[in-house]
Amino acid sequence: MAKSKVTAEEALAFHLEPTPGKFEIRATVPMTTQRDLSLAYSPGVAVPCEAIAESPETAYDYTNKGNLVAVISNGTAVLGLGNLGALASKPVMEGKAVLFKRFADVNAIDLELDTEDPEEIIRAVKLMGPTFGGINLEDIKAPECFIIEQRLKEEMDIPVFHDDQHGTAVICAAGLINALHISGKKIEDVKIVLNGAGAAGIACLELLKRMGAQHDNCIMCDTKGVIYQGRTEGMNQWKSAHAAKTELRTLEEAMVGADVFLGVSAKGAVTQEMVASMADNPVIFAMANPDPEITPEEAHEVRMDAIVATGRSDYPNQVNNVLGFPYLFRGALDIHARAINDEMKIACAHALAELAREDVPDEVALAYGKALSFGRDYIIPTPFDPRLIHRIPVAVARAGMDTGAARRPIIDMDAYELSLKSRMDPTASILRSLNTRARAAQSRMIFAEGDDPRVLRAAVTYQRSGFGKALVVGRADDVKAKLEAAGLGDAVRELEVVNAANTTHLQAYKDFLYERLQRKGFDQKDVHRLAARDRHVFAALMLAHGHGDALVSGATRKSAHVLERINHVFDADAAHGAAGITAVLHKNRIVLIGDTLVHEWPDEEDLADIATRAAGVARHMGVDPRVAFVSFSTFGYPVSERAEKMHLASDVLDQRRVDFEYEGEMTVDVALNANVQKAYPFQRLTGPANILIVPARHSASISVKLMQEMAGATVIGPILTGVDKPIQICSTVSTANDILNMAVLAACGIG
Ligand SMILES: NC(=O)C1=CN([C@@H]2O[C@H](COP(=O)(O)OP(=O)(O)OC[C@H]3O[C@@H](n4cnc5c(N)ncnc54)[C@H](OP(=O)(O)O)[C@@H]3O)[C@@H](O)[C@H]2O)C=CC1
Ligand SMILES: CC(=O)C(=O)O
Ligand SMILES: [Mg+2]
Repeated sequence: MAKSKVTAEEALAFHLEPTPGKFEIRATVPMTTQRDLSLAYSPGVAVPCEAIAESPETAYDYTNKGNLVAVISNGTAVLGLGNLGALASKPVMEGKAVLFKRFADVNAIDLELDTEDPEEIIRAVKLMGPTFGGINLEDIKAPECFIIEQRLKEEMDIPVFHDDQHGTAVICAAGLINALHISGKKIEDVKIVLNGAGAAGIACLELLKRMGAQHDNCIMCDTKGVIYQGRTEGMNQWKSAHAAKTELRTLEEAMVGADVFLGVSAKGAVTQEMVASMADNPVIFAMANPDPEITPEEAHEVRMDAIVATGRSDYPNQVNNVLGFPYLFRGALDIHARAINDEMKIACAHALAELAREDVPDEVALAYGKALSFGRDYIIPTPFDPRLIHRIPVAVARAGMDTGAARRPIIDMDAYELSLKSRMDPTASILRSLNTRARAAQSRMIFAEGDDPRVLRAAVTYQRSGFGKALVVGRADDVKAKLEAAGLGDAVRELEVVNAANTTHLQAYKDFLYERLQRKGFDQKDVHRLAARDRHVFAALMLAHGHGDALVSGATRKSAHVLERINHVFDADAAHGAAGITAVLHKNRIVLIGDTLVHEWPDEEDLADIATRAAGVARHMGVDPRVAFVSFSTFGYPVSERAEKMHLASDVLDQRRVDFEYEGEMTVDVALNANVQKAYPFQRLTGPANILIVPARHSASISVKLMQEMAGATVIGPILTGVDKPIQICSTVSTANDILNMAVLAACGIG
C-alpha cells in the first residue's frame, strides 16, 4: 500500500520555506579576517591560478572541480510531464543537486539551458567543462539526448552521463536481477515488454541485452505501439536497433504471456487486463514519474503473484535512478575518471542487487517505519540505506580502474572504503580503530537482553564479524524464534544461550550476591529472585565470575534502572569513581563530555576523577586528551561560588601529576576556540580542548542534547568508565548497530 502521499500544498510549502528553492552555497574556508581575504582572493589566489596554468591536473587539488557536478537540462522531458521548458525543470534539477549532496557528498549545481537545439547545448556544456569534474544530463528528451551525450562524451575529458538513460538502466537492471531471482527465471529466457522508447527505454533495453536478455524475446513499444521491423512512423535510428521481427502491433498484444513489463512511458499506460494476461509471477516495473504506468494496488488486484516496482518513494520497491547517480559519480570523481563506462554501470547494478539480498540495518527500518528483508516487496535497496555510500562507489571505482577510465587510480581500497564511510558518518574512523582493537581482544561478550531482536542481531554480527564469542542471556526457544523471525535462523547454533536454568554456577552467583546485599535489606529470597530472574543482574554475575569478559545491556530498560541493577554486583557508582563519558562528533571534530551518567553534582575531587576517566576514553579513541573544566566564568571572572570547584579541580590534577593537558575554569568558547584562547596567554592547553568536564549532570545532559538537536551532532555514549570490568549501557532507542558499537567499546576494555 502507498503511504505518506504528499499534497500539492505541502509540495509548494516545502519549496518555498525556509528560503525559496532547495539549496544554497557555503564557504569551506574561514572568511573572517583580512588575512583570510588575502588568501582566498587577491593576492593569495594568484598562486593556485599560476600552478593550475602550469599543471592543469592540479585543478583537482586547488579548486572544487574534483567534487563538482553540473546537472544540465533543457526541460524537454521533465519526469513524465513532458516538455515544460528550461525554467520549469529547475525544481527537478535542484532536487537532483541536493540528492547528490545528501547521498554521496557530491557538490552539484543545476544549470537550465533555454534551448532545444542540440548544437547549442553541446557548445554550452563543452565550454563550461573546465569548471566541473562531471556532467549529469537530465530530462532532455530523446532522440536529441542521444546526439548530445554522444558528442559530449567524444569531446570532453570528464564523465558525461545522461542519468535518464544510464542511471535508470542500471537501477532497472539491479531490480530485475533480484526480481528474476525471486521468480526463478533467467534473463536469457524471459519475454520482456518495454513501453517508452525514449531516453530511459532505449538505455534500459540496451543494458539488459548486454546482460543476457535475448533480442528476439524483447518487444519495445512507444506511442504508436510495437516497434517492429519495417515500421516507418515515428521511428529513429535508436528505435530501429530494437525493432522486433513480429506480428504483434499493440502493447496489449505484446503483454500476453510476457514475463517482464518495464514502463518508462507515462501515467496509466498499462491496464489491469494487460497485467492479467502476463505469465506466472510477472515482473512489473512501472517506472514513469511522478505517476506510474499502473499502480501496485491495481496490478495486485488482478495478479497477486506479480512483483511490482515503481519510481516513487511511497511504494515498496522504488526503482529510481536516485540509487545510482550519486554513487556512480562518487566513484567516478574519486578516480578522476575520464568517463563512466559500461563496466562501471554493470558493476553498480550488481553491487546494488547484492546489497538488497543482505540483512538490512535497523537505520533503514527506522527511516521506513518497518523492517525489510529480501523478497517480493524488497528487491532493491532503499535510498536511505547507509551502506550504499561505501559499497557502490567502491565497485564503480574498481571497475573504472580495471578498464582504464581512471586518471588517478586508488591504491588502498580499504582506506577508500573507510573514507567513504566517514564522509557520511563521522563515527566511522573512530569506530574502525576500535573495531580493530576489539577483534584483537576476542572478548566473550555477554549480551544481557537476549529477549530483544535488536540485541540478538547485534550479537550475531558481533560473532560473525570476528570480534569474539557472543553469550546471550535468554531462553533458548525464545532466542530461536526471534532469530528466525529476523531471518537469522541459521545463527541459532552459533550463539551460546545462557540462563539461570542452564548454568551450573547459579549457587555461586547467589552466594556472591548475598554477600554483597545482606546488609542492604535483601534476604535470600530477594537474592534468588535477582540472580535467577533479573537478566541484568544475572549477566553482571556472569561477568563478575569471569564467565564472560565484557557486558552490554540497556536496550530494553532505562539506563538508570540497568545501572542500579548492575550496582548490586559491581561498584558502578559515583562513590567508587565510575563516570559516564559521551563523545560528541560534529564538523570533523570530536569532543568528549563528562560526566553524563553517574555523578549528579561532583565536587572538585570527583571532577578530577572524571577528567582522568575521560582522558582514558579519549586515548582509547585515538585522541590525545586536552581537558577543559568548563563553567560560565573564565579564570575567576565573574566571581562565583558555583564556579569555584571547576577551578579547584585543576588544582587537584596539579597535585596528582597526571599525564594529560588540563586547564580551567573557562567558558566553552575559550575551551574550544584557539583564537579566543590567545586572550589568555598563560593558559596551558596547547590547542582547543577535546574534553569538556562540566559542573553537573544536568549541564552535561543539556550540552549533549543541545548539540544533537540544534547542530545535528552525532553522539556516542554515554560510555561507562571506572568500573572493575568493561560494562556498557546502550539506550532504549538503540539500533542493532548502536548495540554492536557499544559491545565493541566494551570489548576494547573501556570500562
Ligand atoms: N524511475 C526512474 O528512475 C526514471 C523514470 N523515468 C520516467 O520514464 C519516462 C520517460 O522518460 P524519458 O525516457 O526521459 O522521456 P523521453 O521523452 O525521452 O521518452 C519518452 C518515451 O515514452 C514514449 N511514450 C510516452 N507516452 C507513452 C504512452 N502513453 N505509451 C507508450 N509510450 C509512450 C514516447 O513515445 P514516442 O517516441 O512515440 O513519443 C517516448 O518514446 C518518464 O515518465 C520518466 O519520469 C525516466 C528516468 C528515470
Ligand atoms: C527519476 C527521473 O530521473 C525521471 O523520472 O526523469
Ligand atoms: Mg530524469
